[in-house]
This record gives sequence, C-alpha cells and structure tokens, in this order.
Amino acid sequence: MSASFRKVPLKYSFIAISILVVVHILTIIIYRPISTSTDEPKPWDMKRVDKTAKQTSLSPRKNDSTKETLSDRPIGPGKVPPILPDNRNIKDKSKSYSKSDNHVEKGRSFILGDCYRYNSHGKQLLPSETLRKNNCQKRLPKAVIIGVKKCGTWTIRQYLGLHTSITINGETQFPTSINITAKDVSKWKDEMYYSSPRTLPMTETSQYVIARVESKRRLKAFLDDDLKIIVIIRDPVTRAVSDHVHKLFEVFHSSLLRNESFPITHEGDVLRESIKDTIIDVSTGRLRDGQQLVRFGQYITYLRGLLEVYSRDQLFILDGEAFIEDPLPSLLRVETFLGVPKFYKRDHFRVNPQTGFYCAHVPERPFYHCADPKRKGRPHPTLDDDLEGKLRDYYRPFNLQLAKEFDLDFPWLFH
Ligand SMILES: Nc1ncnc2c1ncn2[C@@H]1O[C@H](COP(=O)(O)OS(=O)(=O)O)[C@@H](OP(=O)(O)O)[C@H]1O
Repeated sequence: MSASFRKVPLKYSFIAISILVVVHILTIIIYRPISTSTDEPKPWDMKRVDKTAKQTSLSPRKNDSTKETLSDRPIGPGKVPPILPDNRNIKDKSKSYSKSDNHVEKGRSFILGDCYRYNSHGKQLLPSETLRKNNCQKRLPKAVIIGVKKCGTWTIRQYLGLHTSITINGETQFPTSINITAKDVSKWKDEMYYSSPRTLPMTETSQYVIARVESKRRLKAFLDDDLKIIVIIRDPVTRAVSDHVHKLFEVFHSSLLRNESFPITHEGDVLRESIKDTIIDVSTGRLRDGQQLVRFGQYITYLRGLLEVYSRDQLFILDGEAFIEDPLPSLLRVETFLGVPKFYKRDHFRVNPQTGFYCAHVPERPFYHCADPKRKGRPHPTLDDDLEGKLRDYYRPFNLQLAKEFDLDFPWLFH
C-alpha cells in the first residue's frame, strides 16, 4: 500500500491538491455568512445572537422521520391552520434552513449595546476598561415579557433583542416563592446580561403571569416601581392546540432519542385524537376545564391577578395573532410603551418562505432571527367541529369580559 503511494508521480499529487483547494474556496464563498451591513440577509444565515438564552432548537438529526411531515406537509385533511399567512404554502426547498450554525467571519465583529460584541467566537463581553467606562452592570429588569405560554413570547423577545436601546436576556426563572428573599433576587440578577444605563434591561418568562398574586406582590417589592410588563395573548383555542402539539412533540422526540426507529405516522390523526382525549372527558362528553391546557387560555384570570399588584398603565397587552400576521405594528407600539427610541423598520422583517412566519434581520446585527420550524410555528391539526365548538363556547365569556375590562378590541376575542 505505502509502496504504491510512493509510485504516484509528484505532478498528479499537485493536481489533486489544487483541485481540493479550489473546491474548498468555492465552498467558503457559497456558504459565507452575512458579513457586511450592505449584504442581503440570506435565510440560510439565520442564527440567534443570544447564545446564553435557553436553546429552543432541536438540532436536526439524520433520518428524522418527522421532518417531511412536520415542516413541509400541512397536518389535517389537506388544510393549513387558517391563522397562518397564505405564503406558508410557498415551498423553497432550494434553501437549506439547517445551515443555522454559520459564524461571523473571522476578523469581523459586531458591537451589541455598550457591553458586548459578537465575533467568530460568539458573544463576548467588551474589555473591562470599556465596561467600566460604559458603566456596564448586571441590573434587575425594568421591563419584562411574562407570557402567556405558546403565545409568541420567544419571538417577541428575539425581536426586542435586536433593538439598540434594549438589553434583553433569554428566559430566566423569576423568583416566585412565597418566602422570596433578597438572596433569591440577587441570584436572579446574576442571570441578567450586563447592561449600561443607556439601554433598558429586560427579561422574559412565561411563568410569572400564572404565579400566585402573593408571589407576584413579593417580587414587585424588589423591582422598579414603574416596571413595565408585556403580556402577549392569542386566540385561546389556537394556544391550547399549540401547547398540546408542543407537549406531544417533546414526547415524540424523547422517544426518538431512545429509539431512532420509533414510527411516527398519521401525525394529523394522532394529534387530532390525542387533543380530543386530553380535553374532553369521554364519559360525560364535557370539556375538562380543570386541565392546564384549557385553563391557560383563561387570560382574564391571570390579568386580573396582575392588576391586583400592578397598575393598568404598567401593562401592555399584545395581540399575538396580529403579531404573527405582521410584527412591525406591534413592535412600534411596544417601543412607545417602553419609551425607547423608534428603531424597527419595515425592511427588518421578511417572511420565511418555508414556514410563512416572519423572520427579522437588522444590519446592526449579524444574523437573521428566525424560529426553528421544528420548535416554533409547527403545523397544527385541524380540530373537529364539536371540539372546537366546545372550546369556543368555554372561552367566549372570558374573552368578552377581557375585552370589556381591559378595553381590548382583538378580533378573536369576539369569536
Ligand atoms: N415569527 C414567528 N415565527 C415562529 N413562531 C411564531 C412567530 N411569531 C409568533 N409565533 C408563534 O409563537 C408560538 C410559540 O409561542 P412561545 O414562544 O410563547 O412558546 S413558549 O411558551 O416559549 O414555548 C408558535 O406556536 P406554534 O405555531 O404552535 O409553534 C407560533 O405560532
């Protein structure tokens, strides 16, 4: 073997090496990430800047039998969920959305706020001298996004993270124990990003909104008197479906991790039937309204609880359905509510042709902010009329009361 290697003439080795070098250079050119502010953002360059935030994406796995069904084919009898923009159906298979791990080119660096930069090594604190000069510290949040679960909290947090006057953490565990101490709060503060006085420190959780009133009150004592609170809510029927799909997907995935050949077939039917089994008591045919899956959509209960602790003008209630349709108008209102300079523009947002959901890119930031279609924006099964009717009947009085008490006019509140 080694003898035959030695017989290969030098000329051929040189040609082979040259070919390899050319192929390598072409690969780098084709897959180079967004590197200048004038470059067109490419869907395959999407990546979250926020590396320390809780990872919500499952890494694509080989032979993933869910792939075709869950991201490409609508579930249900030939229908797509009505809430999604029409362009959800546009398929663009030529672009791979799995190339989400592109890095900033070596030698390039983006400044994020006053305390961080992002380069080919990821997100890093600026040199300590700069941190001192900019008065970078860990600060308790002055504004929070607190839920509701499955209503779009992740996406709005990503978009707010693009704002040059906001420093927003990934999801953090708000201390909600009834005996909360200064130590608990200080531990929580340690989870925050460094921020300068020039930017608004923020964080997010979908848990605080459902915490008991007494717990909310205890935490409030440690926070700014004029803490600003964003609550995003969507059609509770869709929220329940989303929550159920999420839970089932987690189960499928853990099974798949244990046994790669776990068969997943007829997802639409499985999902439709399993949501029915979860929500309807078969013996009585009635809705199991004690289920969290159902109760979480009773937004008025949680919002009333918030009002016992915070004043109405500290709350901004965002329509999650309108936010999906077009995030810009919602974000402009959020800017006003937070009192930060106007930043968002129409051309920061583009629809991901693969999913029909918006993604965001701003020239000041290195990457597209685009949800992993396996984790957010999953296809929903179509509910059968009976189940949907029962859910709508259940939520209607709560929704109407919500519209009245909180002076909201979101169209789905009146369904
Ligand atoms: N731009 C964009 N891209 C993808 N998904 C979007 C977007 N805007 C809102 N949404 C909706 O957000 C839903 C998930 O909500 P959350 O992020 O609050 O979920 S979680 O509670 O943090 O798990 C998620 O629910 P599913 O559609 O069931 O996956 C989406 O409908």
